[in-house]
Amino acid sequence: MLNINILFKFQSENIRVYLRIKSGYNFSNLYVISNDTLICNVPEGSHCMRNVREGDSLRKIYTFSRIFHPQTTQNEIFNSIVKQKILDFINGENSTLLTYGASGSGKTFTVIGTDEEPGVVPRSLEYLFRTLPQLSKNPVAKPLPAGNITLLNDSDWRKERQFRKNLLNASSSLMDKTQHVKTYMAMQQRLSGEPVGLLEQSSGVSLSIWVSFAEIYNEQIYDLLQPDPPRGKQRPRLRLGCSNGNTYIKNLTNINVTSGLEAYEILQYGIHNLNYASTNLNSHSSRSHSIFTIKLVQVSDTDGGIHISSFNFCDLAGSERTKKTMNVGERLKESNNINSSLLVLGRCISAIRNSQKHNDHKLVPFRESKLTQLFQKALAGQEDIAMIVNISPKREMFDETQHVLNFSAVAKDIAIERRPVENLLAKKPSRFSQLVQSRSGITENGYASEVEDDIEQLRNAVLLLQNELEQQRNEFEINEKLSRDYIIEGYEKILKETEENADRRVKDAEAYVALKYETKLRNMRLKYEAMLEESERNAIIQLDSSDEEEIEQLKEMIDELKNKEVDLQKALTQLKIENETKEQQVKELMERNRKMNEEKMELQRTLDDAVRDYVELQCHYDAKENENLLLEKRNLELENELDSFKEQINAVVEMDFGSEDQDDNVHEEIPREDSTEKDSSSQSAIENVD
Ligand SMILES: Nc1ncnc2c1ncn2[C@@H]1O[C@H](COP(=O)(O)OP(=O)(O)OP(=O)(O)O)[C@@H](O)[C@H]1O
Repeated sequence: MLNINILFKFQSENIRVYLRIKSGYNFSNLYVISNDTLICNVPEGSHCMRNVREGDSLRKIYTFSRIFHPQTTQNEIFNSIVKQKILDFINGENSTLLTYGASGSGKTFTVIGTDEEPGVVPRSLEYLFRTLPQLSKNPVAKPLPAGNITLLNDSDWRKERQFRKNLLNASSSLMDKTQHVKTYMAMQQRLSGEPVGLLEQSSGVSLSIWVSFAEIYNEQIYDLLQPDPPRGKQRPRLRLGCSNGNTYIKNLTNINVTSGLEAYEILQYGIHNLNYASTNLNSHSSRSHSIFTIKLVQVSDTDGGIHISSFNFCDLAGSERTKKTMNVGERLKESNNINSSLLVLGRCISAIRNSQKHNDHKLVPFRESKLTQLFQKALAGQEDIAMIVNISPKREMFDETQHVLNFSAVAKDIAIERRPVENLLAKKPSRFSQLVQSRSGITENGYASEVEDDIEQLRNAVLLLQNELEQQRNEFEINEKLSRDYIIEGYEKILKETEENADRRVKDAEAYVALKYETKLRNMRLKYEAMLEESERNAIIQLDSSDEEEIEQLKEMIDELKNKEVDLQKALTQLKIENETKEQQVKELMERNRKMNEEKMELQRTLDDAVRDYVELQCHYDAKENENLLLEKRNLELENELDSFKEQINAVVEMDFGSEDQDDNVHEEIPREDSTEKDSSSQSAIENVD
């Protein structure tokens, strides 16, 4: 019976979610760790306290697969979380390890580590190469991103080797390689004393290890193992492909590695590329997701059977909410992209959890972000997946940390189905496969009564409801804030543009009219001056000649000039009319501007209404939370009842069977009864003793 339980546990279990608390802070007044439970004493002024009555206190409780306190070493993390997964990986299983948390909480420290304290990836590489038997010098097959392979002939693997050599040479010229070599060797030295699951040489199977390193930034995918493009050129973007239900990154570089050190140098080359891009593009390393993948290809020499297993280490972007990181323009877009990809991750996890809980098949929005598309299979529970949640226990990070903890609480509920894998190495009964199998069966709980189970289930239900509520509230808040900001930003932009346009057009019209009048007036002045000169000259001639005919001509000329003056006056009036029209246009523009301002105010009022609705919704949530509190209270009462019931039973048992052998009593099962029966039976037992 016990064996069946263990088997069930092995085949269907929940996502393992681990909590790692960053070192260097005294946090005892905020957080209390009790085994796998984290109790958060919500401080005054925290976001979570906004609906709590003044004077009341609030505690939040989260359970994890395991909690790692701040003093936990990198080695302990590797041994507790990753070591067994590497053995499963060799045994043919696919695995994904995600790190989730706010910026600076220790995600990269956990995954990559530092020179002095290497993280899980370097440790996994070393452990993997120390466990595997001799690898093929010339790999016979290369894994393709789509999940299939291509067979390599002599010239192909020479090319592969040359590519690796070029990359390692490039890495030496770019960074301090000696430091990395020293770091790795020091780690090797430290690990040399530790036992490893050395696999026996398995004749007839060729093994090869391949690594790839990708980055998802702003919903674009980049290859970190490709050399940097020349200055001024953009990094090439990769696309996603889909084959047999597997989503993969098209054209992602896979490099064959023959030792842990080689793989580590390639990892550092990728990190260098990541940091290089970061300094050139406004430091985005903490705002991008990076995925380092190790692939093991096994090819049977006898029947040509092939098996590929892969292990993804994914260092997710910092989980800050838009409120804190929000900026304008490109930064807002970037921040929204990151938030939306983590938001989609949260929504997928939530949808999968609900779908598993209610056994329906609701659509999970995997396709809404690249990250969730890539890890669709693992998130849907078809492959092994685990998550390390990193938190910094600083007081000022408390609200951010609650957000992270709520996310992890939902993730922990997802069940994963581990299907048996076909593995060429495991086909041969080796000492190793026995070792792997024996390690996989490690568990388990002792005996628990049905009443205790019920209470535990109720307690879990309350916790789940609380987490769900918090998650929904956070999502609602983020969405509301995003859409509100988006609309306001859009309207402000339109208004600003309209104002600028109106200003520009008024200035243009003024300049145009001024120029036109000036030119006309100057021309008129010049004409009159010329005419005056002409008439003066003619008058002199008239005096000289006293010719009547000429006097007549002069008179005609003067009349003509007078007519011209009348024409010019008319042109001037026309210009004034034109000017008035322009002024009218300017007035209309101003009027439109005023109306748009009114519209903006109207929109503001609508938004305020929406906020009011939101507050009402909030009250509704509060009511739900009160219900939860009542449930909790009821739990407590139940627990108290149970305790007193147990005490009574114990008293009766002690009195009744005190003289009998103790071991027999331990195994005796207590039948489940309703509380009134319990009371009366215990009462009658007491009476009997009396
Ligand atoms: N457990 C720890 N012990 C010692 N130092 C730590 C620990 N966790 C993190 N640090 C240090 O804190 C700093 C920030 O950590 P890290 O870069 O890993 O954060 P992060 O979560 O990856 O941030 P980002 O999302 O911005 O990349 C680093 O200098 C790291 O060495």
